[in-house]
Amino acid sequence: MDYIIQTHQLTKCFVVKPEINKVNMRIKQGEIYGFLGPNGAGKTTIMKMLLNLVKPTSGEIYIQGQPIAASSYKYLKNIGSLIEHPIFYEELTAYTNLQIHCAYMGYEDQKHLMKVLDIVGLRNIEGKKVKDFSLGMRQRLAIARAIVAKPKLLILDEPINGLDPMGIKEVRELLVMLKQQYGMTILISSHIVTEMEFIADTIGVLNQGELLEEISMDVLRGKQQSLEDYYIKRIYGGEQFV
Ligand SMILES: Nc1ncnc2c1ncn2[C@@H]1O[C@H](COP(=O)(O)OP(=O)(O)OP(=O)(O)O)[C@@H](O)[C@H]1O
Repeated sequence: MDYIIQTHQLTKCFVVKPEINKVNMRIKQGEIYGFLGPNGAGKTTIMKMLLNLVKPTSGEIYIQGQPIAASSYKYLKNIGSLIEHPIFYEELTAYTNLQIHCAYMGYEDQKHLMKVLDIVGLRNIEGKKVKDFSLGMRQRLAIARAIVAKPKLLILDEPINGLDPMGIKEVRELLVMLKQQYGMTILISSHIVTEMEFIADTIGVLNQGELLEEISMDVLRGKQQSLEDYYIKRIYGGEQFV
């Protein structure tokens, strides 16, 4: 089996207690892997470790079979990401922000920029300064930036936060298209369980820094169990309010 991301006993202690505890995670090439877990479960911390933004206390990370060291950075060229609140050049336009990102990534296809702005629904306002963007528009631009250099792997931390229902639908369709047409592997976290149910091939359930289970959506569908029911039972042990 080809895993694009694999972790072995991945652990992070910020103070004393491990916030991430011996996580063994396996993400298959070409799949959408949905990361679910309550607030503070550790999803962002794991994503940051995968991107070398946070140093693991112990354990290993393999991306495309290669071990990631503190000094590793070349592998990041193949990854598009959106983590927490995206930072932009506020006084510049969406288009210029993407141009700068492409130059930084060594990606030359400028024609592609307008197409990406079109895909995320920002084409008609590509000349507006980012400081005048709404939260949803910023989120769309962050997604545009993550995908513009056609990475093999996308790591998206709550990308549909702040989007209206139409925006959520468009991002959903976009992610499925990126998987199907470009063969991208996508790791995505979200608290919107129904969205994850729509798009994910595999679900990883994280609770208090521990990966409780990785389960295929086909298996859940075979059991005729909704992801919401499964998730609530796995985390809370019963049918409670989330
Ligand atoms: N820099 C830090 N210093 C100390 N503790 C931290 C730091 N970053 C994260 N933590 C702690 O690690 C735990 C996991 O946080 P993390 O943000 O990864 O969770 P999450 O699953 O992404 O949560 P949410 O769904 O609320 O975004 C939390 O208890 C958090 O307080």
